[in-house]
Amino acid sequence: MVERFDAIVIGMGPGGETVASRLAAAGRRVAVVEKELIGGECGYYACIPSKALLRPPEVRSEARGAAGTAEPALDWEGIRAYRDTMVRHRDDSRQVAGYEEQGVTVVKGEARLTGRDPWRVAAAGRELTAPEVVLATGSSPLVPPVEGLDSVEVWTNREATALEEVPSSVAVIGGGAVAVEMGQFLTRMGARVVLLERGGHLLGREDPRLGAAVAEALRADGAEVRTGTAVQRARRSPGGSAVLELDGGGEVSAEVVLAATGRVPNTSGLGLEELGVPVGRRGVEVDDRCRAAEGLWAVGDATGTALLTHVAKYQGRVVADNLLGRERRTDYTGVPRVLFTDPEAAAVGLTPDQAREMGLETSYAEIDLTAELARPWTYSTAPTGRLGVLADRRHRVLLGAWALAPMAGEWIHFAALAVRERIPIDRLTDGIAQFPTYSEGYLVALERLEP
Ligand SMILES: Cc1cc2nc3c(=O)[nH]c(=O)nc-3n(C[C@H](O)[C@H](O)[C@H](O)COP(=O)(O)OP(=O)(O)OC[C@H]3O[C@@H](n4cnc5c(N)ncnc54)[C@H](O)[C@@H]3O)c2cc1C
Ligand SMILES: NC(=O)c1ccc[n+]([C@@H]2O[C@H](COP(=O)([O-])OP(=O)(O)OC[C@H]3O[C@@H](n4cnc5c(N)ncnc54)[C@H](O)[C@@H]3O)[C@@H](O)[C@H]2O)c1
Repeated sequence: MVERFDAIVIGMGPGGETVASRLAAAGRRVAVVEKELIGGECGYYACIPSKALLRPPEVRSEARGAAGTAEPALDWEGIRAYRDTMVRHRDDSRQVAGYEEQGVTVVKGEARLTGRDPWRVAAAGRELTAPEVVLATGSSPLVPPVEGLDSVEVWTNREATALEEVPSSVAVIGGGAVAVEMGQFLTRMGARVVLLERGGHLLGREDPRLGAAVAEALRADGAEVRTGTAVQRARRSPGGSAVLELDGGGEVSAEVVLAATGRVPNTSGLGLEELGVPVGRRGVEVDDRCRAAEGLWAVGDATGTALLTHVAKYQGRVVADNLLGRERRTDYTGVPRVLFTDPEAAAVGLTPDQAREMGLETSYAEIDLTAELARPWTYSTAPTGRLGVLADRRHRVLLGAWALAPMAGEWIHFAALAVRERIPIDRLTDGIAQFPTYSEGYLVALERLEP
């Protein structure tokens, strides 16, 4: 029997959930198909557990800088138990029940497209059909093709965020978001950590100055950071630990290797190619309404746009609006990017190199927040913090900004709004920031820009 719906959502991470809940609230007949857990990678093996794990060591470090406070002790069992609570002990039965109460049909199984006009989906022995299908299948970790890596213990984000014990030593391959966040967590929990990034600096897509500042923060915690370092081969030592042979000589040995080298979109096995749906290297190819084909939509990591939960949710809102008759197009200007390290690393908009490639004439200013503001000193006895701003010199608008400072993930939103809305710099410098806050730094930095 073929079951008919208005829409079928495949994959129930943050992207799929956003679409499904909006369509259900608008009274559409919706079926969702999820092969693992409702909440997706983000809820169980990515954003949520990593942020829950990073917070206790951050509190300890903040207490060290707060005059007259005792240093809190870290209790691994307590931290691990809270992480498990935050990932709902990997039990999504309440989420399933919640959607069913809203009238959504929840199918647990791996979905495959079996026909089009209208779309047909097979999952868990059932056959579903709908005029609209939304692909929200996310991404999977990419383990680099290093010879011998299969002979040693390799973790991806899954094992790293679900860890039961902290290993004595970890060699992290990569120097991007996962490497930096999990590298800091593991270091602060007592592991000997080395980050091996093949590019010239950490956080390759960001301003190299932010990458350098993050490397300095990690080194201050005790991690070893090596850039321009590629792993050539891996082998298992007689004692069982992993030995990584590096390009240009040298070796690193560790109990565990963490592969933090990017992601691949979950598009294979969906039957897309067979049905003539274009899939690129980055993922499902979509237009500016997130449409991949007539009646077929895609959101989140599966599109390879920017692998961030807030982008998946934004695309989900765009698709839901289009499906509900409100035409809406995506605009990715000013998407904030935040690493929940201590201090937080936040960025938005263009880097100077990207602006130069676009032929823009720019002006850049950078300030040491501790030299300019009161807030870092009321916050900590040993404060740190930098803010960089990049402006379009001709149009006098902000193009980008980065910061490494406490709570930068919150106050980067000032710059995110300015970049997205092209607010003139003269309007921004006429603003009144609360004293004493980190946000005051924008006034100082923007006034330093060359006219
Ligand atoms: C360690 C780590 C930390 C991160 N931290 C952050 C953060 O702090 N902030 C942030 O913005 N981003 C963060 N990210 C990125 C974020 O996790 C992703 O961008 C986000 O999960 C993408 O959401 P999504 O809905 O596209 O896919 P996912 O969350 O990956 O969900 C996709 C779902 O589809 C299901 N699925 C796949 N194929 C099928 C199929 N054929 N049939 C049925 N179901 C299927 C999967 O089981 C999964 O549940 C982090 C990533 C990692 C690895
Ligand atoms: N706080 C957050 O928002 C957050 C946190 C974690 C992850 N994420 C998202 O998850 C995605 C995946 O994160 P990620 O860290 O796996 O990928 P990434 O793309 O951020 O970084 C991968 C890094 O690995 C390096 N690399 C690749 N192959 C290598 C090799 N063989 N040897 C050495 N270095 C190598 C790359 O140069 C790059 O710097 C990111 O794109 C990010 O958007 C977001």
